Amino acid sequence: MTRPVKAAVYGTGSWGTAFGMVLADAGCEVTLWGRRQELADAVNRTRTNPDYLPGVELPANLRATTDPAEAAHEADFTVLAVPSQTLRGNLAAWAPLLAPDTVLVSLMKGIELGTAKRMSEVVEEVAKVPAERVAVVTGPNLAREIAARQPAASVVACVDEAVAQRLQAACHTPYFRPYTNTDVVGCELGGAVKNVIGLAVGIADGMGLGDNTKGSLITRGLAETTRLGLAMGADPLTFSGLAGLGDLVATCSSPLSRNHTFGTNLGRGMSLEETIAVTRQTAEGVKSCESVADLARRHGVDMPITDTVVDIVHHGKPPLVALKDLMSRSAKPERR
Ligand SMILES: NC(=O)C1=CN([C@@H]2O[C@H](COP(=O)(O)OP(=O)(O)OC[C@H]3O[C@@H](n4cnc5c(N)ncnc54)[C@H](O)[C@@H]3O)[C@@H](O)[C@H]2O)C=CC1
Ligand SMILES: O=C(CO)COP(=O)(O)O
Repeated sequence: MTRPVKAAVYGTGSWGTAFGMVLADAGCEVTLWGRRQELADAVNRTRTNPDYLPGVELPANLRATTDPAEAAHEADFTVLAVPSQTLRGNLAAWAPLLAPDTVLVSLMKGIELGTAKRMSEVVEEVAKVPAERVAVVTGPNLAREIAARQPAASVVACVDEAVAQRLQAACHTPYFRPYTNTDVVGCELGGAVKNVIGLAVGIADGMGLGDNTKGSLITRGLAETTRLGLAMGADPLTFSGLAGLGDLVATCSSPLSRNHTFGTNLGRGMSLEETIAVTRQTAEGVKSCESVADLARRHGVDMPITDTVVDIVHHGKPPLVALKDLMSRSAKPERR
């Protein structure tokens, strides 16, 4: 008799817990790793995650631990759901514990500050595994909606299509429909840059601007994401799919998005410090706007919306001035 597929999920935040629930609903035996004993105990005792997904009933084949070795034991998939900027340090501690042939799965949508590396590159480097054993899950997957088991499509990307298919089978449920993609670079860029564009749209919303502005930012945001992707060898079609347009639309439309909400608060006139103080969860774009701008510079790509977000978030440029500067750049053809 074959044993059920086992998955370890590192990170008991909103997406780690919700994706753990998806895997468990798809029949996997799931162990969540978290830092805090009270939270692990609460998950095991109440079958809920009261801190990150209150009111959501978690399946019986999902449990939590604070012991990283216990989570790693015989895991077919090792899912990583911590903030992008702490991944390198976290994974260095977990790497010696990982099951020998485990597939590492990144749920993270960020670019590392300083190195400008994508999360799968950090995983390969720190865990010393080949690209064929690293996968990425991305797409329009707001954790709260997935946790409510509302229908959504997603992308599982790996350079090895067979590995992507194994992960696809492990997380396919009646409400969660994953598609495979071998364009890992494009999928990761789509996820990381949409957070930056989500900040820009949030800022515009907070300033009281309307849907023409939103439509323009989404479309030109996708154009600059695609330019960067092309320079980095991604397939441009990825950006019109779930990892690109799909995620951008979800993030830029939803009050559930932390990046969108963060931007809205800035656009309403809150300072960066005040906005950080009221933000309880990871808003990746706040740090990744700088690493995306860095990546763009390294590849000689122009990303004016990303640069504008960096100016507003990190250099204190007033949104009104930033918007005026963005609009008055030299005129260009739409496709170039
Ligand atoms: N929440 C969502 O709707 C989605 C989130 N994502 C991505 O998933 C990743 C994780 O996001 P969420 O789970 O939403 O964030 P979250 O803020 O809800 O949870 C983050 C988790 O990481 C832990 N953590 C924080 N600092 C840590 C450290 N130094 N060492 C170890 N653990 C630490 C926290 O305790 C928490 O369990 C992000 O990259 C995000 O962009 C992707 C798709 C959907
Ligand atoms: O990535 C997400 C949805 O796909 C979640 O977006 P936020 O991180 O902005 O909440």
